[in-house]
Amino acid sequence: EKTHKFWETQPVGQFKDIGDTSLPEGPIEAATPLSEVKQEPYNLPAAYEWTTCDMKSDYVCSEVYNLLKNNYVEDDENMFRFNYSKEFLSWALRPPGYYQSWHIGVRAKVSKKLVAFISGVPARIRVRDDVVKMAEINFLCVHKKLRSKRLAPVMIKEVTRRVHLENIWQAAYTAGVVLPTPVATCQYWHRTLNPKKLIDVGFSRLGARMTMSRTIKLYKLPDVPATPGFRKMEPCDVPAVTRLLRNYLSQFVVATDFDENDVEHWLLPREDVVDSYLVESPETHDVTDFCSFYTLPSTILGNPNYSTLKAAYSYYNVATKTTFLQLMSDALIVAKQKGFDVFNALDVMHNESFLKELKFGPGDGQLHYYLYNYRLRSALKPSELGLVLL
Ligand SMILES: COc1cc([C@H]2SCC(=O)N2c2cccnc2)c(CCCN2CCN(C)CC2)cc1O
Repeated sequence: EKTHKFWETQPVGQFKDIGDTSLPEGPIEAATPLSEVKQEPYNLPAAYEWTTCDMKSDYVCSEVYNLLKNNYVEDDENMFRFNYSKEFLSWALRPPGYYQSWHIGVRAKVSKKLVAFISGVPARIRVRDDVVKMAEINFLCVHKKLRSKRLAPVMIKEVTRRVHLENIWQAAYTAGVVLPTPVATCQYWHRTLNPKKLIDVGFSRLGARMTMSRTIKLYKLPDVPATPGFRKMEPCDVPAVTRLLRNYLSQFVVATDFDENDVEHWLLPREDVVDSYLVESPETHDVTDFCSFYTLPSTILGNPNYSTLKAAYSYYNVATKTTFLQLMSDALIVAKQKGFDVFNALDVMHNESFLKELKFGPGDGQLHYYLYNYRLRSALKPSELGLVLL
């Protein structure tokens, strides 16, 4: 059966250990003294060299943007490819307390061309009652022409080494493929906002016995949100949103441990990057509900009429007075108003409660969540997960 040559050497839950309840939950390997961490970078193949990417530099940000635009994740039928924007990458990679040394590139020595990238950002993640300083690893990308040169394992070892140098010993990451060993396996769901375009580009298909006009009517949404007091989040809302979010996320087994500093960075609206709304009770002026989504367009590969699909991704949502159904319906309404073609969501947190009723359809892929050097006794249900990685 499938071997994972690299992952079988790493401190991650191994398939052979599944069901072995004698193994304790928590870190798999103890932290080592900094002096014992390898001080020099791992060796790359001779023609390549490490580079640290300064994401404050517009030029370097463009290099990372172009590498991902042409070589990052595609759907299983190679019809679409993620097209994270430069502004999004700068936001995603520079949260409070970030380390530039965790923004790692590989260049061809002669041409100096950026041919691969991997990144980490610091995050406090709570696992049951344990708040752990972790690295969130993301945007691992190797140029299409350098695939199966076994670059990914050495890039993963290098980012691990640099994370260890900052005295951090755990990490969180996701992948569309099964590796040893998922802590949760989630499903993508999509809500059509622009049915004609989604059908024209092959993202959706016209339902059986359905006409286009009937399909457009099926997905039609009101022009304005239904909830009184529904408005964009503003800087003065950071304390109230932090309270609301911390309280909501406390019920999940694994969740982000947001403080006000984190909320200010991750959840204040940024045009074409992240949108967030809240419900301020017209009577009491309390903030009772919150919803957010981030902007991740996709390049449409090989379509003569369209080049980009505008997708919104559900981020963090809390409903305490409004129903989840109505809150997320209002999120769909504002996303449609802003010109998004599709609204994506994973079945994490309480999302399952609204997906079918709001006419989301299941997607073509699963998203597996992983923890590095932290064992969980058993895999979680998606509804036990309060963590969304970008
Ligand atoms: C086409 O349907 C999906 C497309 C995608 C992604 S993949 C790149 C892309 O641009 N996507 C997209 C396009 C348009 C709108 N939202 C997303 C997803 C999410 C990732 C699915 N993983 C990709 C990698 N394998 C191994 C597993 C599945 C789900 C879809 O059901």
